[in-house]
Amino acid sequence: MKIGILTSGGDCPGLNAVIRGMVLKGVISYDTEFVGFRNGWRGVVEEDLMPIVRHDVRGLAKQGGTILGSSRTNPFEGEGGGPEKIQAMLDRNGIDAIVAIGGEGTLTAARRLYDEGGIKVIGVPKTIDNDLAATDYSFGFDTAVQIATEAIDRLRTTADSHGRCMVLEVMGRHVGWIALHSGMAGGAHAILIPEQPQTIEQITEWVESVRDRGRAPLVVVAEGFKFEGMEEAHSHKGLDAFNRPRLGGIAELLAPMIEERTGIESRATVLGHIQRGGEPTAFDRVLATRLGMAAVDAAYNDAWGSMVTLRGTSIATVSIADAVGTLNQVPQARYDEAKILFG
Ligand SMILES: Nc1ncnc2c1ncn2[C@@H]1O[C@H](COP(=O)(O)OP(=O)(O)O)[C@@H](O)[C@H]1O
Ligand SMILES: O=P(O)(O)OC[C@H]1O[C@](O)(COP(=O)(O)O)[C@@H](O)[C@@H]1O
Ligand SMILES: [Mg+2]
Repeated sequence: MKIGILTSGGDCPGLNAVIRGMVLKGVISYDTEFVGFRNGWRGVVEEDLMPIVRHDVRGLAKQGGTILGSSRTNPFEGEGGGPEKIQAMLDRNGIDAIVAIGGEGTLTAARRLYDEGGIKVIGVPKTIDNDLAATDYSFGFDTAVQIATEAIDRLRTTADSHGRCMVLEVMGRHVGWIALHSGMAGGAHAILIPEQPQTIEQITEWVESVRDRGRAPLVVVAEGFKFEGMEEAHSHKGLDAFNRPRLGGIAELLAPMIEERTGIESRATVLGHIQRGGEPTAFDRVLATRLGMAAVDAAYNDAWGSMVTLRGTSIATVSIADAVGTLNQVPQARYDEAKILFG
């Protein structure tokens, strides 16, 4: 079998480890041939591909980014887009199947190509946000949490020196997983997430109670957080290729509001793409490698239209349709548990 691999959407630590896991498993167990599509679906619609052999994946488990590049190209658009043109391109190159490594958007596209054109696809879930349903964790999340936790640790020592309130903004789009986990790990005094709108009065109450105990308050805010009554998350950076607002900037709004109401000198830090860069943690390397190996098994089991997933500690296969369309939000019980630590 010849399998084409692509990485699409926002990049994420562990993508290269998936590619390595696939190639090693395929070469050792099945004598599979691999090609990589450059820059996500763009490589598919523009027939831009390269062979991948075992030698190409040496040392890749720890390497950040993706050797294949990524994009947010729509595979249904453009001259080479749509299931018929894509199937013809696959036939021309002797490619039997596509393994698409991506998030909700990429997997939705993969599933549509399977449903509408019978294209043989397998999905591998990727997101630092951990917002995909049907997998307990996705690789990249643990790395992002580790980086955000280190940022909190560093902010706390400088905050203590100056008696300041620090507001750290982390990613996550419309879910609060990175904020929740890094905030718990770093001992944040308030964690603000999209699933749990709060009033500024509640936030200042937490901040003042920390100050009154002689501590420097640390607030973690997810980029998608909304104050009570806000319809949409704060966004001032325009729209992305899919007309979705680029989130971010809420910390810059919040820090002056806290300072004005409490009199505590406050500073905002936006962590940004640092959360997506660099080496994956050991946990993410292992998860990504296992998912990559399982994706090759899924192809040999004819599990087309499905996605490999982490269920507890086991790797399983589910329909892509079950994984997309539902956001994996932070449950109430997880927030209530964290809230004990606020203030
Ligand atoms: N509903 C859809 N139908 C077809 N293609 C889609 C759809 N949603 C997203 N895509 C494609 O997948 C690409 C990656 O999606 P995006 O949401 O940006 O990243 P991720 O895969 O990380 O969620 C998009 O640029 C788009 O081309
Ligand atoms: O890199 P960009 O285009 O600025 O996108 C930023 C967004 O991508 C992410 O880092 C990851 O999101 P995806 O997994 O959907 O690609 C989000 O946390 C963030 O909102
Ligand atoms: Mg996405």
